[in-house]
Amino acid sequence: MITASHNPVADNGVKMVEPDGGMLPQAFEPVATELANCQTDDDVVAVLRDMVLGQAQQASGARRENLTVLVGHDTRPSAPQLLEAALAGIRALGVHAHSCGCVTTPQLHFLVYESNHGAAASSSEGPAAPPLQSYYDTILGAFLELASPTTSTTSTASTSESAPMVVYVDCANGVGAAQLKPVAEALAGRGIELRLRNTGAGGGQLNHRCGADFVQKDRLPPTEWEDVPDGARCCSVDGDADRLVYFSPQPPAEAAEAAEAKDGGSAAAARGIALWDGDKVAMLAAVFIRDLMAQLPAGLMDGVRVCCVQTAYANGASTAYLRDVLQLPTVCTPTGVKYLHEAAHDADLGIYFESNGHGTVLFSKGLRERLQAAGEHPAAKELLLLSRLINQTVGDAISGLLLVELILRRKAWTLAEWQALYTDLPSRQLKLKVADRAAITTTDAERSCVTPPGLQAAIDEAVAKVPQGRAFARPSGTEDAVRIYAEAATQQEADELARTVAQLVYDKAGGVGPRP
Ligand SMILES: CC(=O)N[C@H]1[C@@H](OP(=O)(O)O)O[C@H](CO)[C@@H](O)[C@@H]1O
Ligand SMILES: [Mg+2]
Repeated sequence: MITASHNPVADNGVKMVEPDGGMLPQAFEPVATELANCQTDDDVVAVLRDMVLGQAQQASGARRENLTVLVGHDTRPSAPQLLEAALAGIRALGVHAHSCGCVTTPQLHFLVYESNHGAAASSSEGPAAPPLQSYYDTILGAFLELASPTTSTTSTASTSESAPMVVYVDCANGVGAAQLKPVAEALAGRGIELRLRNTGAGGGQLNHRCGADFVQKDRLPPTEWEDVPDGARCCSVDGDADRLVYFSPQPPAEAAEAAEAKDGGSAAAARGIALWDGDKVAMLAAVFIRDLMAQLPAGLMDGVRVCCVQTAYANGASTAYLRDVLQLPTVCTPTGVKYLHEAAHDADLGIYFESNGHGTVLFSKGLRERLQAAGEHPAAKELLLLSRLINQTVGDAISGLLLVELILRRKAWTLAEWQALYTDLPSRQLKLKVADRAAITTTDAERSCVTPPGLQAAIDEAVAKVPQGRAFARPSGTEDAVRIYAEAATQQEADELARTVAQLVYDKAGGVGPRP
C-alpha cells in the first residue's frame, strides 16, 4: 500500500500486507529498515538478493509465476509515479503485479485476505484480485442486516419516518472520500445521511488541518467546518482511512471551559470540539458486544477468552470502566498497533483501539464456529454479523463508522449518552529531547523505566504524592523524542506531575535544550 497515512502530503511511505491480510511481520522489520536505508540501486538489488529472494525462492520454488502482488495507493500526487515503479519492481522479480487503484489501506488488507481465503481464491484458476465490491458486500451487507429492525434483539430507534441522522464526515482530502460514497448511498436509505467534507474536490490538501490525527491531537474542528452547527455529530478519518475519531464542534464559550478543564491554560475564544477517541470507540464496542454475549445460550461462551487490549496511553478511567463496570479482562501492550493486534489475536474475541482511533475487534475461528453452531439464535447470529461488519484484518475507519452508527442507533443513544459511559481523568502529554533516547529502556508494556538507573524510583515517588496519579516516560518509536504521560484527579495535578516527570527525565537521561 503506497501511503504515508496521516502524515503531510509531501511525505511518502509504504505499508506491507501479508498473504493472510495481516500487517508486516516484526521479523521483517530489519529487512525493511535495511532496504529503506540503501544508498544506491545496486544496494537495493544486493539486499533483495541476500535477504529476501533467497528465502522466497526456497519457500515457493517453481511457483513464482503463480504469485501475485496487489498494490493500492492513496491520493498523494506522488502516487502514480510510485505505483509505476512498484509495479515494475514486482514484475522484475518474476511475479504478477496488479493495481487495485486508489483504495483505503484496510480495503487492500481485505482484498489480499479475500484473494487467498475468500470465494475468489478457490474458484479462480490464475492469479486474480477480487473486486472491491466484495468489500462493500461484506461489511455493508452485515450492517444493513444488523440495522434492520427484524433481526434486532435490543432496542431500535425508529428512523424510517423521523428526520435522517446527519453525520458530517471529514475525509482528510484522502482516499476515504471516494470510498465512502457507496457507503453514503447505502445509508441514505436507512435514515443516516453522511455529509462528506474535505473530499479533495475543493482543492484542499491531504491531512492539512483536517483528518483524524489533526482533530485528535489539536482538538480543533477541521478546515471547511465553519457552517457545521455546534453539537453536530461529526467524525474524522485519516489520509488512508485506517483511523477514526468522532467529535462535535463546541461554541467558543464551552470550548474555553473545556480547555480550562483540560489544559488549565489560556482560554482561547476559538471554536473547539468534544472528542470521542479510540478509547471511547473501544468502550462503545465493548458495551454492545457484552450485551450480546449476555443473551447467548448458557454455556456457549464457556472457556472463550474475551479481552480488551489497551496501551499505557488509554485513559485510566476507561481501564477502570472495563474492569469495574463491564468486568472484562484487559491486557496492556507497548505502543503501536502491531502489539495490540497480536494480543487481540491471542484471544477469542479481542477488542483493541489506540487512543488515536486505530483499532478493530477480532473474532477467532473457534468462536465463529461456536456461534455458527448456535444456528438461528438471535444473539449468536448478530455476533457473527458483527464479525463481518468489522474488518478482521486491520483497523478500518469505514467499518468503524458503520460499527459506531449501528450501536448508537440500536441503543438509541446520542453522542452525549455515549460520552457519559465514563468520565476521563484529566491528563497531560509532553515530549522532550534527550541526547540519546535509547538511554531510556522500559518494561511492563512501557509503564516502567529500567534505565537510566534511579529514574523509575524517582517517578514512583512523584506519582505517589498525587491523588489518582499515574505517569510514565518512554522513548518514541517514530520520533527522536521521549514521550511523557501523566494523569491525575485534577488537571493542575496532571500538568504538574507531567512536568515533574519531564524534569526527572531531563536530569537523569541527558536532556537537551532548556530544562522543562
Ligand atoms: C502516543 C502516540 O500517539 N503514539 C503514536 C506514535 O508512536 P510513538 O512510538 O509514540 O512515536 O505513532 C504510532 C504510529 O502511527 C502510533 O501507533 C502511536 O499511537
Ligand atoms: Mg492511517
